[in-house]
Amino acid sequence: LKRSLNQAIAKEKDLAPCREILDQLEAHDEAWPFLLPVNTKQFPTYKKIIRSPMDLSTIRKKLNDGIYKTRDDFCADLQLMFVNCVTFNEDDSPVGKAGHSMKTFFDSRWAELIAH
Ligand SMILES: Cn1cc(C(=O)NCCN2CCCC2)ccc1=O
Repeated sequence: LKRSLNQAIAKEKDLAPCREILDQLEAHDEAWPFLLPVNTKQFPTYKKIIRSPMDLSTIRKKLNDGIYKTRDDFCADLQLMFVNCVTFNEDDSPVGKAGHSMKTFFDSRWAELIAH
């Protein structure tokens, strides 16, 4: 489907808030568990338990490569990352706590950017 220039501009506008929120997530004090893919040598059971791994560096690459067509595609990968974290980690573990904190932060920023 050929996009008009206006549609291309609209698409760019739609994803601009995604870049902004991703910048803030990467800079967050509790981002350390999510900056890179989980090391499956360090956690050999991870690949068995988590079928679709996701992390902030992968989301950044997908955003840069134009993989996300809408902001909801972007949001779905963030939610996948948080669900993976809850699945693999105890709530009161360091990673589990960081995941809950990051999700709370993401959900509030997303509401601000999208809901205005
Ligand atoms: C999302 N997630 C992350 C981890 C984890 O430990 N990531 C940090 C690994 N180290 C941080 C500095 C060097 C490497 C474990 C389970 C999990 O679900």
